[in-house]
Amino acid sequence: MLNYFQIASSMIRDIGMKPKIALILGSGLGYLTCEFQNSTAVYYSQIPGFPASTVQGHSGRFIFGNFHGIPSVAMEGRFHFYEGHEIRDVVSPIYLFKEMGIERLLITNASGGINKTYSPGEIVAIRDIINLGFRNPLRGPNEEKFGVRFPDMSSVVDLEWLARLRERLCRDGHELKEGTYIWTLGPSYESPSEIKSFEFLGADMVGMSTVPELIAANHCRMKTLALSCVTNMASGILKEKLSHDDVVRTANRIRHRFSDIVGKALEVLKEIDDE
Ligand SMILES: O=P(O)(O)O[C@H]1O[C@H](CO)[C@@H](O)[C@H]1O
Ligand SMILES: Nc1nc2[nH]cnc2c(=O)[nH]1
Repeated sequence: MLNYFQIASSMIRDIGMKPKIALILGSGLGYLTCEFQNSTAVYYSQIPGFPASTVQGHSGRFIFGNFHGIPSVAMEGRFHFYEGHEIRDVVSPIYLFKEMGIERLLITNASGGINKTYSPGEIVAIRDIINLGFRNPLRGPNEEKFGVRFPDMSSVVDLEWLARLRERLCRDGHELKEGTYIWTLGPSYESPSEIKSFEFLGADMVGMSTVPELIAANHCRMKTLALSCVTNMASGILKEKLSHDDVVRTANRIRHRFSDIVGKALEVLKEIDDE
């Protein structure tokens, strides 16, 4: 296993800042780092033993900087199981963030909408998850310093942060929907019959990431918010073919709205932390 403590300490020393929040930016959503001030990039390839990012729309680096006045670190590119990584490596950034002393995590992703009240381009908050990948990143010896062997999973996101963001958006006349995200291993998209069965299981969105990250973040008690950009309706709903190019294009199209919601998520966080 990587020595997260050693890597985290040397990154913080070299960069000269201690982030308070970490962001994981999903497919096509990496543009948020353009808003970072005084930023420094660290490529995953510069970190010995760290996995490499291979997906289009995921550039494979950490960006450190000030974001809405908060010292932050963002991942431009996450690790997916379908890339061939071990499940423990998929969540290695979470434990690295924890060792940097970070307690807040904002996860973002692109997903397919199963819930027919959603529409492409909409941003939905993840309220719960279904681990259909049946891989658990906590498999193997438990690192007691991070968390317990059998973590409770009754709420994988921070309900206070979510409620405050919902209230904030509501004040501005916007509704923030909440839904259940189901994880498939990918990399193929789903068949229409699979989507019908996921709907029956209670899923609102489908994607190939996020669930392992939420399990690991919950394990080490990070307070997490997860925002999903519904880039397309899931297979079979609109009778159109799915492509990753379209996913990235839609994520780019909603840039302003996404940036606005993330900005408000950080504003309410500052209010919560100041109280
Ligand atoms: O979840 P993110 O990384 O945003 O990416 C989503 O988009 C890709 C498929 O288009 C898959 O990797 C899926 O998980
Ligand atoms: N599995 C899956 N991942 C996605 N990422 C973006 N859209 C989709 C989708 O429809 N299915």
